[in-house]
Amino acid sequence: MAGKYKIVMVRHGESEWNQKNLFCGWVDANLSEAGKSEALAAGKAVKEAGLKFDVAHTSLLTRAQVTLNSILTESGQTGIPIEKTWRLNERHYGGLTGLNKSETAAKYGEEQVLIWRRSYDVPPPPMEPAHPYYDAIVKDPRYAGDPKPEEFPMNESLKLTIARTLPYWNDTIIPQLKAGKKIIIAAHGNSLRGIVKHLDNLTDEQIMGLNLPTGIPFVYELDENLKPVVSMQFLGDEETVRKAIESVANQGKAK
Ligand SMILES: O=C(O)[C@@H](COP(=O)(O)O)OP(=O)(O)O
Repeated sequence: MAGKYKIVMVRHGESEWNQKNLFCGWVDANLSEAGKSEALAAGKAVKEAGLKFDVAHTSLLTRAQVTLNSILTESGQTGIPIEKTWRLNERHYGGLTGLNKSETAAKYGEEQVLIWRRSYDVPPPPMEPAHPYYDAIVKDPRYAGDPKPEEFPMNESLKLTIARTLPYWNDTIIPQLKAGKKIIIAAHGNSLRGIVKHLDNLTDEQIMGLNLPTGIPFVYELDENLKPVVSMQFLGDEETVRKAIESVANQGKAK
């Protein structure tokens, strides 16, 4: 059964920090060369699938914006409005930001790293003012005024990420969908996991097992009550998607 509403989402292509296996969060990493290729391939897949958009949504981070631009360019739809918000930013990785995921697993154990990466409501330790990336993030002019000082995160669990992403989904994206707009969202592993948890009504345990691959768009079709009739249909062959998901899951292994 085809849904009344269709929406496409994509995690950005591999970033230079994904490549180095570093916790990234709100650090503004660029795409790696492989990530740029993934973004181009994502655009080709969108074109081949004949997907057209009226509006695009993305985060304030370069890796998501560059991925979106590649997709729109490759699929010949650069003219559409692009709305950018910190609410689609990656989850803030707090004090873990900049640490290597494998080295952190070797030091604290794979189980602890799995809790930090994938538990629903255990946040990583906060980013303290002495942290090497504190100033770069807190004083970044793109955040001047929004988020407000009292909502500016220093660390976020998935639960906290959802708490600031969902208002954007409900107040901005849903009204556009209901108005008949065709939408693409280019964002991040965890901001998108939050939206997926909400849409598919996944339990806190179920969402722990979900890893999103970089640069492979996926489609949702929703009925008139915004319940999915098609969930997370990737524009890619099953084996490629499976391997890409597995490689994200393995980033937290001690090696
Ligand atoms: O912040 C990061 O390191 C990754 C996600 O990391 P994991 O939660 O998968 O460790 O974010 P993204 O590359 O999607 O922007």
